[in-house]
Amino acid sequence: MAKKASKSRPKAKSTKKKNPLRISKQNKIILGSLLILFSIALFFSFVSFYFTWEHDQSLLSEFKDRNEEAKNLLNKFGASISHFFVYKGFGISTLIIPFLLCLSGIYMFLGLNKKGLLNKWIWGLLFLIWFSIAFGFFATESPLLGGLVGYEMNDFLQDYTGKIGVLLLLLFGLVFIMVRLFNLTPEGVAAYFKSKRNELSADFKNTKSDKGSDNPEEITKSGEDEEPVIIDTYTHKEEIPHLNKETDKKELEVTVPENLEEEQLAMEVEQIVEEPEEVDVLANKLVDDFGEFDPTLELGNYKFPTIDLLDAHGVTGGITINQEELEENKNKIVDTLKNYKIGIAQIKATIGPTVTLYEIVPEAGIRISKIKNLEDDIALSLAALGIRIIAPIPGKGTIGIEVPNKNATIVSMRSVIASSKFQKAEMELPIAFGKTISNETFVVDLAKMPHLLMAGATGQGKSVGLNAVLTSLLYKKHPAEVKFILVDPKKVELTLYNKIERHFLAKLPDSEEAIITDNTKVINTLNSLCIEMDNRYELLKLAMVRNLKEYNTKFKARKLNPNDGHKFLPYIVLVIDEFADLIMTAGKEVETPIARLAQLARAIGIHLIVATQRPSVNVITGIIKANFPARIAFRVTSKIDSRTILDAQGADQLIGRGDMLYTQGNDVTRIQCAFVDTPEVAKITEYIGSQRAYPEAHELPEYVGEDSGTSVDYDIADRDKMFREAAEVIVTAQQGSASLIQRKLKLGYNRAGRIIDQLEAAGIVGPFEGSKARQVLVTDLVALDQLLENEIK
Ligand SMILES: Nc1ncnc2c1ncn2[C@@H]1O[C@H](COP(=O)(O)OP(=O)(O)OP(=O)(O)O)[C@@H](O)[C@H]1O
Repeated sequence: MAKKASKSRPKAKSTKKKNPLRISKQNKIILGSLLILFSIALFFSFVSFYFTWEHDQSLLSEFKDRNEEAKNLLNKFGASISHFFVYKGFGISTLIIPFLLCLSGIYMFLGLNKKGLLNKWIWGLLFLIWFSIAFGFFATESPLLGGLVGYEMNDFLQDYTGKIGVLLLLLFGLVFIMVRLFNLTPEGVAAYFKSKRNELSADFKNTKSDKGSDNPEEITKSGEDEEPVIIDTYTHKEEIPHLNKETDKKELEVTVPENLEEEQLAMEVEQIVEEPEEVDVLANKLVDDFGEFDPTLELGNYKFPTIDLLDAHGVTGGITINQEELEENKNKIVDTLKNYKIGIAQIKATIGPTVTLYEIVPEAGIRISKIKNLEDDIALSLAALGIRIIAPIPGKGTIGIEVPNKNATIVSMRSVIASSKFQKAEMELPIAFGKTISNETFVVDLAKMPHLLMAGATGQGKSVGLNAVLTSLLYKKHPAEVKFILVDPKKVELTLYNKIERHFLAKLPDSEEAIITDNTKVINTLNSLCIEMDNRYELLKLAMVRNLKEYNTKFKARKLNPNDGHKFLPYIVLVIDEFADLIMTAGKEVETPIARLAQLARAIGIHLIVATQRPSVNVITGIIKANFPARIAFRVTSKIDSRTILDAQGADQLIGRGDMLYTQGNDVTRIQCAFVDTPEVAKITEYIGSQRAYPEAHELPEYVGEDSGTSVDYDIADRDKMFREAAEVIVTAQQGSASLIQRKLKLGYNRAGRIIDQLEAAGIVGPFEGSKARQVLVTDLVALDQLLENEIK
């Protein structure tokens, strides 16, 4: 055991050494070009050495004398280096060296994977040695072919094995290279010769028949013979089934695809003849004339926030590694497990910003559950909070023990936003949450989640997490592409976003504040969102597309007419901070629309982010949980809470300050949430807020609450604002249905229903008749005018 422990020591050290060895991209380009140029110089020196060596050899000792000049293309440098490598080295096969150097230079220059290169070097050097010995053996008269090394090696080998021995060794080397490098097998060779023989015999027959054609009698015969000869060749080829498959295939591929291509071409021509649809013609013309619709045009000068608005939080280099701490923890883990008679075959550490993952491979025959049960004992022996044991790590045959670092490194929002993973993310709504345990930036697409549930005890980083989400979107999305609805019962957390109201926020038509702090308004907003959802589905149906992305693409291509009610639809992200408070005060009234939105809104670009302090089952009800597959848990106080959020324990063992677990249904990932402080958010919102904005915040559809009408239905003064328009629609159409009002006036179902009740009370439509539309009691608009005027009198 002790042996094993000491064995793993160098491994930990190597992780430390990795960083200084890493070469930056610029340096790689410089080094790469240097290598390429050097290899060219070597090549010219070596080649010209063969023509100039006799003259230059005498000058080698006069290297320092500036008056002396060598004939080598690279003068004395070329003469000396060639003398060393070619004459004293490996002879003509030395030319492999500049080739290998040039290749390495190209790899470095282009930043290619070094694995393949190593292979080439190994083979190159083997060739170098083999050729050198071979030339040394066969061309003893010309020492420049095999070089001194070739000669000496031959001499050495011949002293022990004799000439025949060296010959056999060379032969073995040749076989080895052929088999390993060219995959040559006896069957392959035999098949090759067989096919060659067939080709030859076919050629032979052809020439024979060509010659025979001099004879008038045989002209017809040869014509008849021609085809069978060709068929014969093919049948022969097919008879070489397994061994020479590749050559066969090639020949077959050459013939078959050619025909196919011709056929495909013909088919394409036919397709072109098809008349394009009329809508497409119009759309294409519009696109030709005006270009694609650009939703960002209205705020064409909008500037995305710059990275310098974010703070590095004092973290400049990467993670600092404390070698002693690593060793200490490793020894403690090994010792603790040893006390329980659990031997470890291997141990490996991955250092993350807040925790270090020790991956262990237990010795054969040890039960995983035994290690899992020792969680508390290991935590005790390491004297640390937040130990989490993952047994086994999914997808790996190891057991993970996560141990918090003594000095956690803050993951700044700046570093994750600047990461190429986030910058290059081709996602609809990319969110950079932070960094994983292996220090990789963790970016996910909110559009794919499609809703997110966040929970964690107070002070563990929820608000910072919400800010990280919002900041990510602000850095990636134009105001035309995404709108936020912010619900903040605590009234302090999200107020900063007020500044970007007219850029990024959406609100109800009559409300003054865009950020909702009042619980009753939340209910209206949620219902309004449900109307928006219904409206969007209606638009999607008309456009015959399945989701928002397709809809917007079609709209941008000008295939949807704005006169039919089509418009560019931004994503809507609803953020609710402190959901527990809301559900306690409003109960079913919020649960129902939230569940409805969560179930249906994914396709039409409405996404919910719900955060709560209290992850108990009466807050995160079954129906909500079922519709929020993506969940984040910050530190919670009990195992039960952890189970409620994640369906697994672990969140109770986090260390707080943004340490979080993320799951999207299957495995749980531990992430250190990126830290974005309030002053940073203030700077970003200030930056955006100071730019030209839309005249108003994005308007949500109107929703009139259930209780605002019922008792006043019969009171003329309290009739719905749209009462008159609705009456006119009904009378004109002579059809008393709520859905007609809904459609024509773009109202929600509840409101249209209430207007119908008011119309009934006014005597304009008859009573409810089950599935049939109500009877319209007023015949035309003139009669309607009269009726309403009489009412006022
Ligand atoms: N990702 C992080 N990195 C470093 N420190 C953090 C991180 N997240 C939070 N913290 C620290 O924890 C403190 C509390 O965070 P935050 O305000 O987000 O907690 P909260 O869960 O929203 O609490 P509450 O529910 O009471 O509002 C922050 O002021 C900060 O010092």
